[in-house]
Amino acid sequence: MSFTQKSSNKNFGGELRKYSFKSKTLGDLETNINVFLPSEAVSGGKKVPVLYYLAGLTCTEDNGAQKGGFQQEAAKQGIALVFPDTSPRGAKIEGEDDSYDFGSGAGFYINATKAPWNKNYNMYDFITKELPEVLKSNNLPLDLTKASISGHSMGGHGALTLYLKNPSLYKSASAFAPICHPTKCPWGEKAFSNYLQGGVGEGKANDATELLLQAGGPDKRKLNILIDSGLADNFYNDKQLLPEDFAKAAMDQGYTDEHITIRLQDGYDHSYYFISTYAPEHVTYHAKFLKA
Ligand SMILES: N[C@@H](CCC(=O)N[C@@H](CS)C(=O)NCC(=O)O)C(=O)O
Repeated sequence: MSFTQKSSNKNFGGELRKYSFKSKTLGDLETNINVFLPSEAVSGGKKVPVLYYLAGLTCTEDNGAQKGGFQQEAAKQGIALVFPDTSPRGAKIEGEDDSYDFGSGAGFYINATKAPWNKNYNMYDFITKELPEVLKSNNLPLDLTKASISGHSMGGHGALTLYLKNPSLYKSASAFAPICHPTKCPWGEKAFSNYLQGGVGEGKANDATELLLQAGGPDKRKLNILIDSGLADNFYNDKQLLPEDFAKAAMDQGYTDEHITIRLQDGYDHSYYFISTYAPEHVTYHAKFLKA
């Protein structure tokens, strides 16, 4: 599938480009992505490693690119950033635009198995399969064998689950205020019971805490995970995020700080002010594995 380039802005010596293309996985709907290329990829055509950033509820491909504060460090490290949208757009399914936490802007990075959602709401396959194929076939200067993944809130759930489910696709994962145990919180229960034929039970296959409990410990699988979550985050206080459940699963599996670092940050909320505070550190963290 070929891209249409919609815009390009010079950014920290590199370029932030917006592309659009028709996605097969999303039922032939048009989707947008932002791609940041550091200067060596723009002018020298050098193939650079890639960090995907998955945004949260109500977001598009623009939130992370405009407010996340990732580009300066990515330019310094020579890493590209890919910011996809958070759901299909315009599927014309009844109820699709009725709430902020389901349907448009809330694809949850899973493949829906329940009609009518299963025709378009296949964000898991979109991110893990179609998106890398499209980036490759359009000859972007990216080394797609060196990829890592990050995300915020619903996108943090996406980053952790995609990483845990695909050991060969990503070198490391990081998350800002991720939904860590979606089968046990209202956001996840709503999404899984409406997108999945088997409801919340089927959702366990897309739940970071449940997946971590099956990882088998550091002898079976080495993990590279960094999580930051704010203690003044209203969604943390409303028990939507449950990083404590993920931390307990990590401990039960024998993972230490060397493999999974979870930091609870005093005074920070759920916003992009929080994300942009720690975004450079997350890029530096991924660079260690992407450039190893
Ligand atoms: N609209 C929702 C909140 C949605 C929300 O906070 N979304 C987060 C991700 S979970 C976000 O990044 N929003 C967009 C932004 O801050 O730019 C509410 O009123 O409770």
